[in-house]
Amino acid sequence: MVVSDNNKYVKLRNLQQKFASTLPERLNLIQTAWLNSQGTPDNSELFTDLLRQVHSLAGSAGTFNFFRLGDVAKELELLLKEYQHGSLPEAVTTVRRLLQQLVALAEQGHEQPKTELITDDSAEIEYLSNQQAVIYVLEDDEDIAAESFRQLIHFGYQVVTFNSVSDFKHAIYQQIPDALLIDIQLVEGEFAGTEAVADVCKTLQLNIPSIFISQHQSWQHRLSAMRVGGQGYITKPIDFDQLADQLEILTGRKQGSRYRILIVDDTVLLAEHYATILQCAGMDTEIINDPGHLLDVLPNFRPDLILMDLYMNGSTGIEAAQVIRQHGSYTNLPIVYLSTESELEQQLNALRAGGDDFLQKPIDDNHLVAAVSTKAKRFRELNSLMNCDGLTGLLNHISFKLALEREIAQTYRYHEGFTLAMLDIDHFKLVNDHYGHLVGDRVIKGLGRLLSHRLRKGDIAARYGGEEFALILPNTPESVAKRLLDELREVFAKIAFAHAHGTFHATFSVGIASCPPYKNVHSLIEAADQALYQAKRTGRNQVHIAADNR
Ligand SMILES: Nc1nc2c(ncn2[C@@H]2O[C@H](COP(=O)(O)OP(=O)(O)OP(=O)(O)O)[C@@H](O)[C@H]2O)c(=O)[nH]1
Repeated sequence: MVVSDNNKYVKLRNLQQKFASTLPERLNLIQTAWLNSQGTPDNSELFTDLLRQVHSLAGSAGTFNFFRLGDVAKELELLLKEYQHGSLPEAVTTVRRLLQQLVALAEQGHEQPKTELITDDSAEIEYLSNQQAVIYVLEDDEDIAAESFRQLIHFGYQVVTFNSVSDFKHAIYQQIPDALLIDIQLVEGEFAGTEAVADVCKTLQLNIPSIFISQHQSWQHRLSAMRVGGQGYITKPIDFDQLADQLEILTGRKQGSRYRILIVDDTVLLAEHYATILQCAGMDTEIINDPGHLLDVLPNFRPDLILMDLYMNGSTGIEAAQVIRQHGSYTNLPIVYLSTESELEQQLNALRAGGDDFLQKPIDDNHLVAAVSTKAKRFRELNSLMNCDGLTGLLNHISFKLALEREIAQTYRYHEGFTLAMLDIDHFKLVNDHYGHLVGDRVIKGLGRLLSHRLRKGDIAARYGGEEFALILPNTPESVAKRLLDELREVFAKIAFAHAHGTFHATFSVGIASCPPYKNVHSLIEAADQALYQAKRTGRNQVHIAADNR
């Protein structure tokens, strides 16, 4: 969930206080380094260390609202660099003056922030929650209300039904749901549903995403729904598949939609500050203070973007970017440098080495959020075009095979097993033959939606081929996987798919095999396929375990 405003300000204030409390010692170290290195600026390790400390101060002070202190540190850094390349007559006096200024500014404390961080809605960033979306249903027909409840919980929504306008209003003033499903005509009146929504939106001064249901096709009814901000209009009998599609758009739910940002910065407080800002805008973050850990973290965290400091202990951001780019799987991953480096030539060098953008420290929080989210969004979109199946949005065949290969390699490296499940819709040819290909496609899409909503965050789901799906379930023994798939199978069998003359239900069969003992993609898929064949042969709509074949 998005970090709440209160939480965010407490976190940012704590980081600012921590930074302020470290200032006296940092300035002390800088003073000492300056005194010790004076006289040997050209070859002294101490001088390099002094420069690094001043550079780090210049880069972090502004972020914690010590703007003037940051400017003076930057001035000092530039002067020291010039001094390093040739003694300047008044340099010593100027350095001394700047050091005194730094101490005085540190004592004065932080300044007022230049801009307020825009969070949540106003930032217009897609920050999507993995939590269950809450749907309020206002419907006085008991059967339709019960069926709506049953169908929507299959897709992982939390559903609350009301059969009277007064109960509905009472509840909405207690807790605002993520979306509404409202029958226009109720016992209270022909337009009681739209009037109820109009009332609550006026009182609460906000628009709640709404879909209206009606038995009327009339212009008047559609208009009444549109006028109270209804984004969907569905006529009875309800096509729940169509409804699920619309709710998905309205509640902005898609699997794993929060952007994942990896922050690489050896200044711990700064990294935490950026993480807090990005979390407030609805992104997930992971911090690495030592670039040496990059290759361990990348495969598990699978970031949508790396925010990389340029000058770090151990290796520079440029070197780290080059190492990342050596790996075929990360050639497109956006790398954005964040540094105090203001020289254009240095910035261009960093970009030539495989970076995608250069942001200068200290950076305005809103600017950071906008730069990071637009790049992460573009990466996701391109990735999805290349790696995902167009109908279901799940991984496509090729990407799944690559993911499976990676998973097997990890299993034998870290000794953590996983289970592979192959799913195939039963008698799918008959579905196409009886109801047509378009309805068949909706069944495929429905199963895809169920899988993406019901699986855990670390699970991987793919459309393996036509009506066949594949799942990778990490750290899941066969017996647990079987139980999970039996549950999914039962839920899927209850979903009502609409055709021209009514509704029908579909089922699927599953074959599962675990790694270990299988050692490669071919033998593992072969084992799961054989188990699937057994499940089909012995009656369909069931789960079969490969080990039982042996
Ligand atoms: N609508 C639709 N149909 C597809 C798609 N991909 C494959 N199919 C059809 O799915 C059907 C699969 O049929 P089979 O593999 O013979 O399965 P079945 O014999 O009906 O059922 P089982 O024996 O239970 O697996 C074929 O008729 C394919 O044309 C697709 O993307 N959309």
